[in-house]
Amino acid sequence: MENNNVHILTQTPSLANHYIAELRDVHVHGDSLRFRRNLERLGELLAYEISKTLPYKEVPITTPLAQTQMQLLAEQPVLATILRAGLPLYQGMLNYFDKAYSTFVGAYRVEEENTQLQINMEYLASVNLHDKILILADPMLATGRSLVKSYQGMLRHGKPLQVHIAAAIAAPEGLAYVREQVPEAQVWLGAVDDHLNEKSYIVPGLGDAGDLAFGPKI
Ligand SMILES: O=P(O)(O)OC[C@H]1O[C@H](OP(=O)(O)OP(=O)(O)O)[C@H](O)[C@@H]1O
Ligand SMILES: O=c1cc[nH]c(=O)[nH]1
Ligand SMILES: [Mg+2]
Repeated sequence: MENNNVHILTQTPSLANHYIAELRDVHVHGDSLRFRRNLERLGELLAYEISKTLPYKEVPITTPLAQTQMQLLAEQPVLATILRAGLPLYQGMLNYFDKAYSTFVGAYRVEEENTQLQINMEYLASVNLHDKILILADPMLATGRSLVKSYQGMLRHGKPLQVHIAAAIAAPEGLAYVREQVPEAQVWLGAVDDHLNEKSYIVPGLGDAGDLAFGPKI
């Protein structure tokens, strides 16, 4: 699952394949609860994989019978996500990193005829990111513009020590753009797909993650 700072869950078949298969499947798409829960489960799996690479320290623990030592996280990461499609993936990460602080960005793609895709970023609420371990989760890494713009906005709130970017599905074009713009990031993905279509949707992808999770945006 390792490749030059890019880690891909489906490179080794696992239960993650089942969650991603259901996320893609038009026959399951009517069930928005299941769609959100599958994104959440992927967030949990990605959080667990990331947790294996974080710094740990020895902490004394008292059981009813004795004292023992355990390796626990040296510090909590900060979890960040992009509204609105990012919420279920973020919730999965928060289920596992349950003491983490959070940063939220409101950003969305504006698709207009005959113009380049624009990203509107209208909201950013962040904790201090200086020297923190930042995990930025957004399910779809299509052109990568939303992630990069959001990350650049977050830098106003401090330069993190480590950056992890997590997505359910990426397009090769977006992955290349993120790696070029944020070379310091470790990238954690469910799957890498084939290409972007003329509307910058990931193919085969799953469609519009925000609409499938929360209803068609008007
Ligand atoms: O890599 P990009 O080309 O920037 O596309 C990815 C973005 O598209 C989706 O959000 P969208 O703009 O559809 O907003 P939504 O969450 O409100 O549906 C997704 O959650 C990403 O943030
Ligand atoms: O394929 C895509 C691309 C961007 N956003 C989505 O929800 N899906
Ligand atoms: Mg959307």
